[in-house]
Amino acid sequence: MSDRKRRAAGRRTSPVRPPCHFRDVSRNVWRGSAHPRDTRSGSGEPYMASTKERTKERQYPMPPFDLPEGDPFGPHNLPYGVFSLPGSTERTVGVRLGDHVLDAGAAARALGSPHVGLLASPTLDPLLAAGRATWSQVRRALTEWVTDPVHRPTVESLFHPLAGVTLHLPFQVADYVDFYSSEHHARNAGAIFRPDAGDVLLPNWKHLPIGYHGRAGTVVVSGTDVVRPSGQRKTPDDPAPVFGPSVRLDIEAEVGFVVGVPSRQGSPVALADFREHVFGLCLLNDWSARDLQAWEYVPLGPFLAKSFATSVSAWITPLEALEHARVKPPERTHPLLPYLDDAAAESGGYDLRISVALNGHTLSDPPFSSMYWTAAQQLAHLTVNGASLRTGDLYGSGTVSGPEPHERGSLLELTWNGRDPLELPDGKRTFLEDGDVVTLSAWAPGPGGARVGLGEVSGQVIAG
Ligand SMILES: O=C(O)/C=C/C(=O)CC(=O)CC(=O)O
Ligand SMILES: [Ca+2]
Ligand SMILES: [Mg+2]
Repeated sequence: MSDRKRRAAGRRTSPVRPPCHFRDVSRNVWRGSAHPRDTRSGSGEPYMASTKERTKERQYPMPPFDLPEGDPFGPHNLPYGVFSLPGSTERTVGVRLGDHVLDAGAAARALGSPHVGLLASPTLDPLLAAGRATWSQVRRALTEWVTDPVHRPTVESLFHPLAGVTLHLPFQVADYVDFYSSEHHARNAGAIFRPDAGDVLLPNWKHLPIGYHGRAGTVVVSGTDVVRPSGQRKTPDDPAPVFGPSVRLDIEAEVGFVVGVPSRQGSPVALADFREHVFGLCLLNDWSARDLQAWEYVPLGPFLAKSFATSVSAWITPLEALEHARVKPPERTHPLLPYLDDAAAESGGYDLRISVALNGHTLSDPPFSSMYWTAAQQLAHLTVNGASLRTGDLYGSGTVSGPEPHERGSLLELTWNGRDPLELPDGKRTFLEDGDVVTLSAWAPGPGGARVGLGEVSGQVIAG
């Protein structure tokens, strides 16, 4: 039944919900076995469920509608991904609710939604390109589909347990850029790589968000194995470079921002337009071979040390789900040029709490709120020369490290370049070993004290 017909039918039957069927917002569960506006008889007469349907209804409460209180993937979140079912190669857009995924395209079709073209798609690309107003409409529609009991009989069978589906890279990555925007990380990296320099922070650092262009084609979805890269390395004491597998393979805990709406070449994107272009964010692990990096990256920056794999989470959280997580960035210690000056403009700071785990042991909890340069400033800088944006552009925040030792987002910092090994239950550890599994996870403050789960990005290192 279409939205229009359903509304008309709903009006014919009962415009007022009797109190026995209500949404208990505090517990985020539906009460009552069927909604009064259930008009499946089509005649206006009371609807009589068949035995089969009654059996189905007796299964209430059942996931995913009846989520436990405070579920970080409740209807306040609704991140987007792309999934396929077992035995099928067909990919389609899904929306996460609890530990289930809603086939959003099938739901749109079943409910006669005008958004079916955006959601019945093998990638998020059409939705990303659709722009802010449509993003809001689709989110409002999805919220209604998963919270209004009148839709329950239609959409319930379109949920699949997450454990049974395959999650894919949800959008085609266009260009990929990585920044270097945590002051704590930059100071630590400076102290490690340039111990004899006067100021560990390079002179440009407080004036522009430093970045480098990465390799879009090697961005992989969470769960993809990461092959240990080989390359050249040379320590200052080595007489000549040697070639072989990296012996200092590392992680970088980051947040990735996903561009939806393109921009015209020659037209910079202002700070205030951040929200018009950026759809949402994901978690990102910028795998880094520190030994290859140290030898190759002067003076042009990282090249092969970071281009072999970049992992992203399967779920893209729309910025609209993160309204309660918006924060002001740290105090600016240097005057900023007008295009970066966020004193009065969009700041783009977010309070995201990240966790870094190695083989199940938590190593650190980097706080994203401590990032000096924000996503809005990064986008303004990325385009200030007139470089255009494309749908699917991805940019990494840079390694997230807080001021405390337990808030560092890389093994480089956590072990001080291998000098101070970590004591883990399975032994001492400096850099990554074959077989290691690294998992970044995160959450953000949401409405009414709820958390917004940002999912996880995980990858296992395998021998090259
Ligand atoms: O300061 C350096 O010499 C090196 C820094 C990094 O490797 C960090 C990097 O790639 C960018 C980031 O993720 O912050
Ligand atoms: Ca990085
Ligand atoms: Mg590229």
